[in-house]
Amino acid sequence: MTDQVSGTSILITGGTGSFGSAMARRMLHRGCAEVRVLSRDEAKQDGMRRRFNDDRLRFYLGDVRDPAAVASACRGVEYVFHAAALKQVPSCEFFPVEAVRTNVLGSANVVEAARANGVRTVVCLSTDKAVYPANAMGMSKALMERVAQAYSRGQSTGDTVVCTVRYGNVLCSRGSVVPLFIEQVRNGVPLTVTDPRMTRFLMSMEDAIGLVERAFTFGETGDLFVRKAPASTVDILARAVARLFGVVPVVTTIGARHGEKFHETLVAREELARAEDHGEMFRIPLDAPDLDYHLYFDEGDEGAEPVEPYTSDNAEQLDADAVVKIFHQTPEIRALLEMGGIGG
Ligand SMILES: O=c1ccn([C@@H]2O[C@H](COP(=O)(O)OP(=O)(O)O[C@H]3O[C@H](CO)[C@H](O)[C@H](O)[C@H]3O)[C@@H](O)[C@H]2O)c(=O)[nH]1
Repeated sequence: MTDQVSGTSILITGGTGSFGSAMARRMLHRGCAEVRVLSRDEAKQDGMRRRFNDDRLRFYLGDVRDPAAVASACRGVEYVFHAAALKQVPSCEFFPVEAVRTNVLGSANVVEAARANGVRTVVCLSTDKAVYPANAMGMSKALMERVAQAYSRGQSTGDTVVCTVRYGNVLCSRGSVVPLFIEQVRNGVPLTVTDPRMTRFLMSMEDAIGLVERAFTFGETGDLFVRKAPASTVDILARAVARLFGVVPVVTTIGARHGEKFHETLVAREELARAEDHGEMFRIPLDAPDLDYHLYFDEGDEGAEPVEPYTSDNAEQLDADAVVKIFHQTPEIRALLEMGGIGG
């Protein structure tokens, strides 16, 4: 059977990031004729160009906020993976309008350019922070999800399919806490834990990519795919890093950061009630009412049983041994260990 992406042209927005570059590698491996990267930072593009050394990889300098830049990158492309985003919780708290510009309006530009250029499928990347959002980053991602769904509601057969995937923290992604803890262990300074009881879902980059591949292979327009994942407390995460490097953990508690949630939610109660359980993931199909509001008053859904949301607090909890085991399967961490572990 021929691979669905073999010989096709794909675009990854935010393609120089942790997800983008891992996805680019995967798509090149699967035989794409061309992998385009749209991003803002020419230095990161240059670094990626050198690392990959593959002339099927093409770079488009530009911002998703700019419709012309997005349109030009989408021309002649079959699939789009929309990963470009402002995703740091604290910076979005201080600059919420910037989060709206990139995460909401930028996403609308991507969906619109994809439609105008006859792209087959767009997969937008969302986050658990979009569910019952407590911070500007999550709120803007929740609106991105709504942009994808609103587009899908107004769509006819044969139009661009727009799906969304949602997942929790990816272990060792750029700027995340595990590389920071590793750095702290290497420097022999205390591990700065915000609140030891805080929990996060944990996934590998491979799982994140698998979820996106699932969405563009099987997704119907408006679908939302959510990867199930185990979770752990931040304290366990810190202790697992110390154990990995064979040092006694020295932990200092620094307090939660601006806008942080104590526990994350991957699937809201309202979504879970209509989600399809696909084993490793949930599919939440498009809720597609029209604007005929009187139906909501005349025909309420009375039979629905209340369900608990799927949270990092009620998901499977990992202990430090289990986290260490996952670390050993994480390529970035294995590379570090092979380089001689700490002190380097
Ligand atoms: O010095 C620190 C920094 C963070 N944390 C805690 O570690 C957990 C994870 O923090 P990260 O900064 O790794 O991740 P966030 O949950 O804040 O999420 C951020 O990182 C994710 C990837 O891991 C996504 O990119 C997400 O969009 C982005 O906001 C949180 O409970 C946080 O409080 C600490 O204990 N100490």
